[in-house]
Amino acid sequence: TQSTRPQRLLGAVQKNATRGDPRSVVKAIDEFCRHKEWAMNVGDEKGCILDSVVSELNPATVLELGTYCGYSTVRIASLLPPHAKLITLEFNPDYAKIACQVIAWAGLEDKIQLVEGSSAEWIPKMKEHFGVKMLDLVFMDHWKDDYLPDTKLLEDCGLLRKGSVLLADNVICPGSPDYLKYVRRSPRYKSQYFRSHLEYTKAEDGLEKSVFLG
Ligand SMILES: Cn1cnc(CNC(=O)c2cc(-c3ccc(F)cc3)cc(O)c2O)c1
Ligand SMILES: [Mg+2]
Repeated sequence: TQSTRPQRLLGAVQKNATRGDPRSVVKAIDEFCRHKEWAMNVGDEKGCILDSVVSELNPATVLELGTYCGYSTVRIASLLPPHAKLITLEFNPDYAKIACQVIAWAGLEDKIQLVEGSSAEWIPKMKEHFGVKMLDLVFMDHWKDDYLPDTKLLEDCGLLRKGSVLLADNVICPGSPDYLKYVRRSPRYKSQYFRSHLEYTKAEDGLEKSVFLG
């Protein structure tokens, strides 16, 4: 039977990356997606912006919405301090199965909790189910139409504190215009656009970093 793209991406990781070496996993996926098959990972160019935001923030608790194959999950987790935790939500069970194996290959199981399900279902359960008090960083990379409703849900669930950072991928391509308008207009956020390119292409895209002001 035919393999899927995520399965072929996992194969490239298992073939070309060193077990327990997250940066080699990131490199293997970027090589595969640049030279073999495009896939919707945040990629190396936007990934460097992601790295700088994570390193500067030094977050203790990170929520990622949209795991896909685990590329950004591994990229973020490899930069976290020893006791920090990353919870990543993925709606698609096939993607979750691949991401779980990519995370294991990187040796980051102890830092990452992969949850299969919808953000709408799990965001309200963050505190009771995961013992999360506040979120220091939210990386949004899931369905673009869900960025805005999920941001409002995060606010309503009291998961954001003064200084919490929302970092949203694809604000230009595919785009999330309603989200962009909201965070740029709202007096409760200080927003900043990091111009870049759609992963592995020359098309414009970028990350929007929005600091919650409380
Ligand atoms: C199926 N699915 C499960 N999760 C998701 C959420 N992610 C995206 O939709 C997504 C899409 C693109 C993209 C696709 C086609 C194209 F022509 C240009 C851009 C890039 C990204 O970085 C993304 O994160 C989609
Ligand atoms: Mg994306």
